[in-house]
Order: sequence, then C-alpha cells, then structure tokens
Amino acid sequence: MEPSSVVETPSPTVSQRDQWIVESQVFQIYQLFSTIPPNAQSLMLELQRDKHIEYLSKGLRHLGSAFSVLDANRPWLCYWIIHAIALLGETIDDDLEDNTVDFLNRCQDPNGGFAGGPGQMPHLATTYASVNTLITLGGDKALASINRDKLYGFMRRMKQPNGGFRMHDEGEIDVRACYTAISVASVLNILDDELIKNVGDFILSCQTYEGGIAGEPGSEAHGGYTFCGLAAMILIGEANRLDLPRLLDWVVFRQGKECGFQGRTNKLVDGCYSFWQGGAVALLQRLQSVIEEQMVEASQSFTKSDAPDEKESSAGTSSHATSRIRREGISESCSSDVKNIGLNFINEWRESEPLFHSIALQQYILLCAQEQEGGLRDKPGKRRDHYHSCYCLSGLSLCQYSWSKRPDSPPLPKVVMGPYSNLLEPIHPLFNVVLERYREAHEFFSGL
Ligand SMILES: CC(C)=CCC/C(C)=C/CC/C(C)=C/COP(=O)(O)OP(=O)(O)O
Ligand SMILES: [Zn+2]
Repeated sequence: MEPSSVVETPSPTVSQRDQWIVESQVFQIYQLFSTIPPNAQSLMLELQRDKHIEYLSKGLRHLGSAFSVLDANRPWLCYWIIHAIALLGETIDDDLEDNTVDFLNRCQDPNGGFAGGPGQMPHLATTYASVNTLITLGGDKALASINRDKLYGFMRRMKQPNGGFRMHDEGEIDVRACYTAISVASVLNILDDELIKNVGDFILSCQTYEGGIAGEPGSEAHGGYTFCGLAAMILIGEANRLDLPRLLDWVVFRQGKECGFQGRTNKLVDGCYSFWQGGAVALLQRLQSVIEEQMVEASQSFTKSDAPDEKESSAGTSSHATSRIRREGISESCSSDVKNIGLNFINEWRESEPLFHSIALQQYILLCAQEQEGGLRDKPGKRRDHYHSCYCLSGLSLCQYSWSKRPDSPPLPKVVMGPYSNLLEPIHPLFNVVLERYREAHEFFSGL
C-alpha cells in the first residue's frame, strides 16, 4: 500500500481546546482595548468601586438567611465579603457588624475553634476565616470574642505527629491546615514550639520536583497550597529550608500570556490565583537575600564536588540551614522571636521590584476578571462570586503596592494601572488582612 501523503494533525486534547477558547476570549478583550481612544481605555480600566461595594453589601445582607446551601461556608462568606469591602476602603454599618460578631460567636465551639455554622464541627479553615473576619471588623468586642485558650486547645488536638495538622477531627492532613493553624496562632499570639514542631518537615515534604508546593506529599504543586506552604514556613522562621530558587522559578512561570496566573502547570488562567500565586511571589520578593544565598550555595556545591554537606544544604534540607539568621523580615527561628515574625515582616520592608509582571496582572484583573456591574470572577464567561471578588481584589492590592518603599506607602501613579482612584488598601501579605487591621490586632493580642 502507498504511504499516504497527507499527514494527519492529531486532534487537540480537551485541555488544549479549553486553553484556546480562553486565549481567544482574553485576546478579544485586549484587542478591543488597544483600538479604542485613551478616554475609553481609562473607563475600561476603572475599578467599579461603588458597584463592587453594592454587590458585596447585598451578599452580606443575605448571609443570615438565603445561603442555606452554603451553610458550612458562612464564616468564609463573611471573610470574603468583609475583607473585600475593607480592601475597597469601606466599613459595614454597626448593626451588620454586631450581627456578624454574634454570628461568628455562635460558630465558636465550646471546646475551641470555629465551625462552618452554629452547632457544627470546628474546622481549621473556618477558624482562619472567622479570625480574619473579626480582625477585619476590629474593635474590642470583635477581638475579645475569640477564646484564645480554647482555640489553642483545638489546634493542639489537630496537631499530628508528622508535623502537619488535621483540618478537623478525623479530617485531612494538608498544607492548608498547616497554614490556617499557624496563621491564626501567629496573629493571636499563641504560637509556640508545640504547634511549630515538625511543621517545617511536613511542608518541606510537599515541595515537588517542579518547585511549587502540593497539598500533601506526592501530590501536584498548586498555587493555593504554594501560598499556604510558603507563608507558613515564613511564619515559623523556616522558609530557607525550602528550595526557594526552584519555588520562584515555578511560580513566576505560572503567569501566562493572558497576563493572569494559572494555579498549576497546563491549567487555565484564573483571577483567584492573582492572590495565591501573586501572593507567593510577593512573599518571595521579601526573601531575595535568602534566595541569592541559596543560589550561591548551589553553584559552590556544584563546583566543589568533594563537599557533600554543602550540596545537601543547597537542596534546602540541611539542619544548619534552619538555624541560620534570616534577613528581610525573618527573625532567628528561636521561639521567642517567632511570635514577632509577622510584625517584623512588615517592619523590615525594603523597597524592591516585583518579581512578576505586576502591570500585566492588574490588566487581567481589571479587564478580564472585573464585572462592570460589580463583583469579580475567575475569567471571561464565568460568573462573579464572593470568593473571586475577595482574591482578585487582594491580588490587585498586592500589585499596586509591589514597588512601595514601605508596605503601606502610597505607590507612584505609574505603577497603579488605570486611574489612581483604583488604589486599594494595602494588606499584610502573610495573613491577607488589611494592614492597619493587622496592626490593631497585633497590638491587642500582644498585650494579652
Ligand atoms: C487558606 C486556604 C484554605 C487556602 C486554600 C488554598 C487553595 C485555593 C487551594 C486550592 C485547592 C485546589 C487543588 C484547587 C484546584 O481546583 P481546580 O482543579 O478546580 O482548579 P485549577 O484547574 O485552577 O487547578
Ligand atoms: Zn478561582
């Protein structure tokens, strides 16, 4: 039989087809943007503040009754909505604030921790959401409503011998649980050696061959877990045990031609990763001297083939690496200093350049993830929701302050895409709460 002269092109995979559809939708928007006059461009780039506040406030008002389907998620909805409103520089009215504090109080378990709804099982994720909400509301009533002693007991019960934490009684052990426990313990000033014990080992075992961090050992690196793992490692003073150059390499390549981030290799761009991946790069921006140190160590161990100890340390696994003094917002790992890591992280801030394309990410958020009628979304064609509104705005804030001298100094207009009125409140990148609310909470809990 004659060989056919027609070479058949293989049919695209489902993932390839999905990717082309997204690219085409995103590039149509960018194409339209590039062809309209400057004043129309400015309008397109405007953050629809009032519409976002209207959408978020409506969501909050409905929380008490209409969200029965998401019953186990209500503290999360409180956090996503109230944090997004705070990012937009607004507060909620006193009645709503009081109701939210009372509602979260009813979610608080008598034996510690916050559940997804009154009478339900306490869970580390909803504990994180509740604590961050109460910090965002601020004031003595909200902050004093957290039973720290009982909460500490709950965390100890969730602590596992392998260093990780369970999300809830008999629940999964993963990097989210490590982050939510460590973040809450750190901000409430109850972090101690018992909670920290072996957490670093667990998170280290989740860093994959790609460089990112997976939810559990052996799984795939993912932006959500990468943020959680890196932030938790910083908060316990052990970030330099990770292979940071490889982590940085993985995360920066997750920003694609659509200008936004994807959560994992070969997956679609999504607005929420503006925070999970953008946040991880923003944290790495503060660890530059440690990254450089690791790169020097790696190149030295490469040339000195007779120095096996050095080689081990370049992989971020040596024990001497854990006890070295860390710079740029990271204190020594001895337990007395660990409590101040969150505060030092912002106090020792230095001016530097972002390690990702901050303007491109702002472009994706404003043009592709923003709904003109209010609310933000994953990508064009998807519907707005409170989760994406929260994390798109959190990512946007990180971008806007990514060149700043201090974590809260007003950025130059050229680094804020669109009109300067787009400027959001700055956040503490380790906890994802508005910076001034973090400061208030730190002061309140450090005195207890
Ligand atoms: C503090 C806290 C609780 C953090 C949670 C972090 C987080 C967002 C984890 C992501 C989990 C995950 C594997 C999503 C994949 O979803 P997918 O397959 O639908 O999305 P993808 O295609 O973008 O990977
Ligand atoms: Zn998403």
